[in-house]
Amino acid sequence: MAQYYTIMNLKSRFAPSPTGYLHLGNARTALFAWLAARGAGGNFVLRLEDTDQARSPEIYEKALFEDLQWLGLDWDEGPDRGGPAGSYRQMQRLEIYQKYYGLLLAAEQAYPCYCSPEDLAAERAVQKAAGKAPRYGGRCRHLNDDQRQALAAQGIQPVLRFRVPDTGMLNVPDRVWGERSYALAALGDFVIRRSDGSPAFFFANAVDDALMGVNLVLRGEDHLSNTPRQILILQALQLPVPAYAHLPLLLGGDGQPLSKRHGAASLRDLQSEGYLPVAVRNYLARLGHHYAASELLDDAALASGFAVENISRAPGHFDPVQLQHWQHLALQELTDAGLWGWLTANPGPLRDWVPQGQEMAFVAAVRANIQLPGDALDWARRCFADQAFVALAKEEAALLALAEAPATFWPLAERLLQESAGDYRIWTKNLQQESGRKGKSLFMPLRAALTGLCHGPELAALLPLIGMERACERLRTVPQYL
Ligand SMILES: Nc1ncnc2c1ncn2[C@@H]1O[C@H](COP(=O)(O)OP(=O)(O)OP(=O)(O)O)[C@@H](O)[C@H]1O
Ligand SMILES: [Zn+2]
Repeated sequence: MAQYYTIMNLKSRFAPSPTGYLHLGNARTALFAWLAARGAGGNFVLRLEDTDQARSPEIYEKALFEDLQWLGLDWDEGPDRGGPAGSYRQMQRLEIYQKYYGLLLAAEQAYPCYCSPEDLAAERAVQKAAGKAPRYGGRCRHLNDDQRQALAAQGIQPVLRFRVPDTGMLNVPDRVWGERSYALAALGDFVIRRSDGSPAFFFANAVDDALMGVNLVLRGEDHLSNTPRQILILQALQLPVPAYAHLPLLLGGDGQPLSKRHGAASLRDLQSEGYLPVAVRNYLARLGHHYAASELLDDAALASGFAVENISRAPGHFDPVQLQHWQHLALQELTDAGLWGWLTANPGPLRDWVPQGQEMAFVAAVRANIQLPGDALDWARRCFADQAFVALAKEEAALLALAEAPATFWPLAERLLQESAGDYRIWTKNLQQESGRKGKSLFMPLRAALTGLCHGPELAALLPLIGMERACERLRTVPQYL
């Protein structure tokens, strides 16, 4: 661990497969790697692990750039902007992998294996029956050249296996989980090149990290078990071994890890619902990572407060309530004009509902009651739709509040509103005097009649938006409803 602190130019990376839209688990991993780099004044690399061609259509690559940019992450090297260790797309690095396979073959640290899937299944069945953990037994380890040629002559395309030492232990440090020891004998010789010539995930991934100068690998816990194999590969190739930090996976409501394959809620979904990137960043940064500060932090503060030591080992769950908390704080930081811009960023009917010239008054009145643009739409309808009380969407509690006022209250409220010329203070003061009601029993029925709800923005701010005509119409039509 101490060794890590001596790393001068920290370089971290995010290395997704472009096989679907980024979900929150991916996004948090990317964010942590980015924060680690930015907090240390280091560099951040984006690399596309696109060797699963069937599952990597171009739309996902484009979406990945867009989603990371929306979240506010930037990268110093990547597929779209190049860099000293390019290409940053694995499919364009196949020749590089061939070179390293050649080195391992020449050093006899790798060998071709001609076993068929049936052979391997039979081997596993025997091991299982004997109560042993399945691993490759090394059948093709000692084939000589003649034997290999004979097998190749049968048209068998071999995989390439890494020769794992038979004895000894491998210590694998991890900055979240601490050091773990692995008995090498238990690993078995593993596949580093598939029979179609494509690289196994952990081979290309480890080689690329080394060649790209990545010295902190921050990734999901799903890769924890790959680490010993990757260290063995790097040591055999005399390539530098990075520091590793494995993040607990984010789980969905079903308790299963979020995964692109299973169509987990995507970053895109949050974007289209109207969450602000700064809220998502603050939420994700605290999901499994402790910050001393409880307020909304800007990127500089998020980065400087980030420390791998503060990553928790407990699995995280996506909690919409927490996200809304950060959304609320993020919205508070926007000016009224900024808020209006956010509300109308996506096409929608809000512009049609809010009359020209009243936009800022509307935003100022309702801003504390808005989490998502859809909430604003609801308030716009309540304020500006030309509808009688009967047509308002009402909550149960509002109906109860209305029923508490006597029938005589409504014509009185309407008359006094007209006499006050729409001045909220004068209106409610006079109404209090003449009706004998005060406090909650005065204001609740009014709020319920004017908005259909028992909660919401200051009535004083809403009244000018609702306007005299609509307000009178609603007060007048309440008794029809009761
Ligand atoms: N549920 C999760 N929680 C946290 N990190 C995750 C989760 N799933 C994947 N990751 C991390 O996201 C990064 C990108 O991984 P990858 O692109 O393979 O995502 P994936 O969701 O596992 O996709 P797929 O379903 O196609 O395997 C990796 O570092 C991986 O460990
Ligand atoms: Zn074999």
